[in-house]
Amino acid sequence: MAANGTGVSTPRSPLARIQTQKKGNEMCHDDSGKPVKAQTIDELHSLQKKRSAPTTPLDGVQGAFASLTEEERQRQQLQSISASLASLTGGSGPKVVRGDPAEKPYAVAHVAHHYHHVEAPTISVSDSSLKFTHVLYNLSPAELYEQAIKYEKGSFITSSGALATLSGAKTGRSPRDKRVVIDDTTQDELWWGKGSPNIEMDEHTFMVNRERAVDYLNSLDKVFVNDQFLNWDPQNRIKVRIVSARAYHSLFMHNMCIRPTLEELENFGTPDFTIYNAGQFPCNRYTHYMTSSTSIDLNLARREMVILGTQYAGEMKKGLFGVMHYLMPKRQILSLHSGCNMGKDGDVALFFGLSGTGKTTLSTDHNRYLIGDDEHCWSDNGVSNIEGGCYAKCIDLSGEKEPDIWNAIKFGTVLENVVFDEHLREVDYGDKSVTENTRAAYPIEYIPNAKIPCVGPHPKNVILLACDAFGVLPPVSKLSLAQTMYHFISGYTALVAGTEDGIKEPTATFSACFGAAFIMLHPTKYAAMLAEKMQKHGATGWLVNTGWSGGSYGSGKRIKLPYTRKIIDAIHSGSLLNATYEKTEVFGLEIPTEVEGVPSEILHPENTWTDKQAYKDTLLKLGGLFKKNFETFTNYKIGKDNKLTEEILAAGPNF
Ligand SMILES: Nc1ncnc2c1ncn2[C@@H]1O[C@H](COP(=O)(O)OP(=O)(O)OP(=O)(O)O)[C@@H](O)[C@H]1O
Ligand SMILES: O=C([O-])CC(=O)C(=O)O
Ligand SMILES: [Ca+2]
Ligand SMILES: [Mn+2]
Repeated sequence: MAANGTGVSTPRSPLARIQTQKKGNEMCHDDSGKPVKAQTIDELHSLQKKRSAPTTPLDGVQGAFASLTEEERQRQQLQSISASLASLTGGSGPKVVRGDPAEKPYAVAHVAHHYHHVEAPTISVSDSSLKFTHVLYNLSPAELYEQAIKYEKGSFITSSGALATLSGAKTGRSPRDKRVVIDDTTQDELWWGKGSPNIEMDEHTFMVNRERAVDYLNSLDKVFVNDQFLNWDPQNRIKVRIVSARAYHSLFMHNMCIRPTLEELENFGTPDFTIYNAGQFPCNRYTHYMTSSTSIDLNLARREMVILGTQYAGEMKKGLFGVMHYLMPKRQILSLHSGCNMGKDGDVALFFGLSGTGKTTLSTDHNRYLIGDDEHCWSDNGVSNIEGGCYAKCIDLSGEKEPDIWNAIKFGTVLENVVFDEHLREVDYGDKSVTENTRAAYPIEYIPNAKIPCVGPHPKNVILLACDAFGVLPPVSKLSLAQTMYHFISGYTALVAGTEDGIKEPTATFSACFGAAFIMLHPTKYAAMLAEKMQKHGATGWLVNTGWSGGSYGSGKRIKLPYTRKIIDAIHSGSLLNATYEKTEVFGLEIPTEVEGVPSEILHPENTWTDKQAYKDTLLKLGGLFKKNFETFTNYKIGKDNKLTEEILAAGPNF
């Protein structure tokens, strides 16, 4: 027994009697507030939520929906979604209704707007035409958290507020399962054949898979629809719609694409491109061209992508990137697999590199404005980010080494495939039990010095990142234009484990334009554009090895991140341009003799190897791999300039 709220205490209690009534109040009340205005519990609950309103008045808004009533606008929006979900054999789309099927439709007027619906004008010939599909349209992060936690196994709130999810059996992309529709146009325009990421499929097979995905999505109680933008350059903005079955997918894309304002959403109209993500459902292996139960299918003519048999969200991100690699060069705009940041004085740097080489890590720099971490466009107006978010690797992440990324992992952030303490929900970033490719997807404004809008002037420095598992490339070298092009086309790195399905150990990889998996045209088309732009705007090329030093993978060690950061600082500040350089054997790279804050003895890789013969052998081995890889490009001309083509061919290893 103890003193409690009722004021009853034992005679021996040393505690003071607790006062429950206000002094001067004669009446016996258990609370002093006014009673709620509701007559029933349902009514009470209905008071909790009020309608969100656009932040600026809609008067004067120009666009497709400008003069419509709210009712009519909602109806048109649902009709557009129904059309997206239509089977293309039957004509009209499914009956769609807005809102969560589990939520009771309150009779109260100000929440009733959730339940507008569109009925497809069909004669019911099947069970599916009798049912409604609920649409969860552009939900907010808070709503998506609730959906994920209520309905998706493996969804948890971590101690920092991020949403931990599992991507299922696939924890990386599946490039071998990507298919692109070949038709009269794409046959000539796209890069096909050896080395190309574009594996063909015909239009009919695409429609078979599309029908499979749409039927799957329509069979569900509810689907998520995201209407968003790509590209911060307003003149070249692309409208995308993502239809998916998981709150995880919807929140991931909410974070990764550009988020429309409520006003922009009102005027969204018809999307330029649509993704049907039916990733929980496999493709049919009896279908022509299918070699596994996973298929990621792109149809450029229809402006559609279908995903079957993988729930890895990166497929949507990189699928859209592929689309941009097709659409932008048509407009003379170069699309780039690069990070991008800007100094206080407006100096812009691009960071090229394959997965895991440091684009996100090094473009996120506390002393510079972040324009974007992974996908950019370079047009006549300068650079623009394609995305609205970042996708950082989290393996071994620490708050000390990468504070900005660490602090971005908070409410709203999707954390993929991480392991956490079951009680405290604290993430163990060192744990690779699920995968080594653990990831955090967060809106770019979660980085404190993000540059919003994410655009900037023409780049001054073009930094090529290679994570060299052989440990023979110097930590930094200055490149001529021809060398920059040679290394850009080669796209060398040691692929870091996990991002592509099935890779468990670092291996030497060549990937044209530092992103062969995403390009649609022949690599020389992008290379010619890059050369032209670098020349025109006087950008300097650099090769930075963020990989091994003192020996190959297994005997040497990865170069310390603080050293790489110092090197990058010296590139940004311009001080490295004025350093003294010496030329290396075999690769003919110009390496500085000194970089502030970096021990000089590591600048030449030979110094860090104890076994000098092993160094020489490894250097020649890597040089040989470069030569062999470049053979496929020797018959191509880069741009209109024959001289540049010859210079590029001569800029490779020489021995
Ligand atoms: N010297 C170094 N320089 C850069 N990154 C390093 C270095 N040493 C270790 N790392 C680690 O390497 C990883 C680089 O991954 P990052 O996310 O930056 O890759 P990315 O190029 O953005 O790849 P993706 O295109 O897959 O997103 C990080 O986990 C980072 O902590
Ligand atoms: O696509 C992914 O899953 C991650 C990524 O950015 C890349 O691989 O370049
Ligand atoms: Ca990245
Ligand atoms: Mn990437």
